[in-house]
Amino acid sequence: SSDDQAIKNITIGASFPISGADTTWGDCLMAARFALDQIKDQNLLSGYRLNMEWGNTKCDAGTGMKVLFDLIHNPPQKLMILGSACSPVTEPMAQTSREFKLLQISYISASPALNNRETYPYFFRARASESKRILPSFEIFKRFNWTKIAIITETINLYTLVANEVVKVANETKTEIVTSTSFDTEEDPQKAIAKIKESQVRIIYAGFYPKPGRRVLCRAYHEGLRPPQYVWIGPGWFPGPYWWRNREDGDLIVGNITCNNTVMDFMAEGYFSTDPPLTWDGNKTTVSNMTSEEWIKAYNTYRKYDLYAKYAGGYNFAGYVYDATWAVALTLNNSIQRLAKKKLTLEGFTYGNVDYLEVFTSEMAKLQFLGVTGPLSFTKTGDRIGITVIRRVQNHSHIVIAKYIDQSAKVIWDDSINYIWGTPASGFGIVLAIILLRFNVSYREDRAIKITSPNINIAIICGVILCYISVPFLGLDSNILGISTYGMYAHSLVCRIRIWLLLLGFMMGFSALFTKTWRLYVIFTNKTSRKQKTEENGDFKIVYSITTCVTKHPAIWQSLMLGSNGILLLYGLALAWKTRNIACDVANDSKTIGLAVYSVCVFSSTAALIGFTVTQPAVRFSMIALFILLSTTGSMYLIFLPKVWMIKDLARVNSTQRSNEADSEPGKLIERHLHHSASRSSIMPDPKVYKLQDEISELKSLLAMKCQRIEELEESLLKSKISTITNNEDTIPRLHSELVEDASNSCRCKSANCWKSYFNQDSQEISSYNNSYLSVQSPQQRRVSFLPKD
Ligand SMILES: NCCCC(=O)O
Repeated sequence: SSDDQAIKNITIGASFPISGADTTWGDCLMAARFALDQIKDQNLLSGYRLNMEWGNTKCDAGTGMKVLFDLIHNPPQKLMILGSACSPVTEPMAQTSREFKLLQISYISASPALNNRETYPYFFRARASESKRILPSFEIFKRFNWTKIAIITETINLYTLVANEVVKVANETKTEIVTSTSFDTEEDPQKAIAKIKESQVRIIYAGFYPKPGRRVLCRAYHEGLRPPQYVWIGPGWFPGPYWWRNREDGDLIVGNITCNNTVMDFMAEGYFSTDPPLTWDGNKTTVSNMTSEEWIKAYNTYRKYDLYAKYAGGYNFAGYVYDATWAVALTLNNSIQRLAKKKLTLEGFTYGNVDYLEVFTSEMAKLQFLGVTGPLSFTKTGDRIGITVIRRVQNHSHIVIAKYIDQSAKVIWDDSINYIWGTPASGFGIVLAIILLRFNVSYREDRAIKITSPNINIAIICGVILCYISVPFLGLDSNILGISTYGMYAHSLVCRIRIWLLLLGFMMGFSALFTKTWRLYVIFTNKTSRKQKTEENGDFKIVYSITTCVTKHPAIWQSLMLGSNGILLLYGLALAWKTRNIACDVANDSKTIGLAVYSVCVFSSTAALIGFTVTQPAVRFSMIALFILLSTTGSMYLIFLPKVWMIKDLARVNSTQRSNEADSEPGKLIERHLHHSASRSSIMPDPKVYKLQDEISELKSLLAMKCQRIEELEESLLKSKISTITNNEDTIPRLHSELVEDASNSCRCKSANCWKSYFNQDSQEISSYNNSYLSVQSPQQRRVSFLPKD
């Protein structure tokens, strides 16, 4: 069409490594094609169609040079060169392209050599130089108080030049570089590793490509330079999630040693990397009218159907290639008018013309736009100004732990805010637990609390407090302690404390709760084995699970933890089920246990799931801490709030009782309560319901007291005070068994009629027993032995 004829084609040359064992980075090519499509859609270069011709460098310098010569030699003329990826390829290419007065922009080459404006005057890059890793790395050293460092690098400019700069920064920051060593790309790094081992330095600043890096880690494993004693800080740009794993079939072979992927996974654990981010995490619209998030979605769809989808790889470079391609288009677009003033056009471009080069170079140097990898602008040496992220390998995943902002030279640690909330939250829980503890101690002589075993309650609250204390320990970054001998000791101590606190707290709390239920179960169901009764005064037994903080066998250790806790909970549930029908509500925690175990099961299985699946430490900590706090607080309130209410209820009942001391005989008391309920019912909107509710609640209170009374009688029997009444040895077991029978029957009574008949039949016997008992009680004991308490 006439429109098509009006559009002029302009072409750039590009190079990508889209084949090779470690460098099948077809995403670089696909991201450039995606960018060109969108540049066309947005009519950026109005009147022009921007085309791209490209070649495969295979990340090899020789092949890269051939690609460049082919691009230059074959028509049409290429206005700029986009590429390459690997620094050893980009360096010679950029030295050559300058001879043709061609501007070259690399999307990811990071060699510091490329900052040399004398050698590379027309070179730019969309990804920052490897030197930008240095300051963030020193921030890591500072944070963990690491003062002695070893350096190991592959002998390519990309890393040896960085090593020199590291030495300079170390001098300025009083960090000691104890040893600096290097190895050739294809060489077994045995000697270099031996040198580091000899230096006894355990912090290693590394620079290598993925393949030589794997050899280094394998050799280090065999030489005993293993994490967590040895810490590696290296490049983070490696494509793919598991760069440390062997790419070929079988084990990795390095000289006379081999490493399987389990060893490589182990060696990579804790590896620190410093590198620019994959994409920018802001939500502003970028140069292509998409937010980074929208861009990722759009690109993910595009790469699935692109012509070169089979070369997919190097996904983490895509954003940089995309932004570099936009930088080319924007520069060409912004140059049109300036060229016009010189009577030049884009379509009229010729190699060797300095006018074009001057305009292009100055326009690119001026560029400032928001790319999908963040705000993009260049330094005077054509380097990218931007952000560096600090990542750490945890459970085989790369976790962002901090961001380093170039302009402000500041590090924002990811944990600085998220970990802090755990301490005040658990502090608040501890205060509430102490309030309940005080309540429990203050009312320990009150029947409603006494019957719930105050000493056991104290154990439950202590368990709760231990669980709360474990939360700040979970959030404590033990790496802060450093890796000195003391630091390592403290590290291992923190590891143990955080596990043991939670485990002991959990075991203590639930064992105590279940001990109470077990006691109730024995009292009410096992009449013949009364000798097994556990005394209330602190003599209960808690069976602790024997677990140790073993890191070598986490699966076994975790199974032990889950198994022992699970068995404890199941046992508690079984007890709760067996005691569910015991109508002694004050002492019977079966419903509470059911609810507490349910909430703990739900919360802890969610927390365990999070522990296994979420790898981001701050999110992981926040979620786990939240679930610990929720289940601890929930269980505490389920157990203790009813007791607080009970105290209030009893206070009400007692005040009614005080008004008629003479009516303290149980039978009359029931009648009076019924009468009281009936008289109240006349003013209630739903008399029957209120009457029944009142009756139930008051009878329950009475029953509770009755249970307590039985306990007191048992105590006195066991203390042999009964022997002062009678010296006849046969009487003791008989009385004991009668009382047990009596206790079981009375606490099974659920209705007023049952109570009435029970008291009518037995009141005489009880009161005669009371009378004999009173004869050996102290005044205070005598006071509490009446029903109800005055
Ligand atoms: N960002 C590193 C890419 C590889 C290289 O510079 O050679």
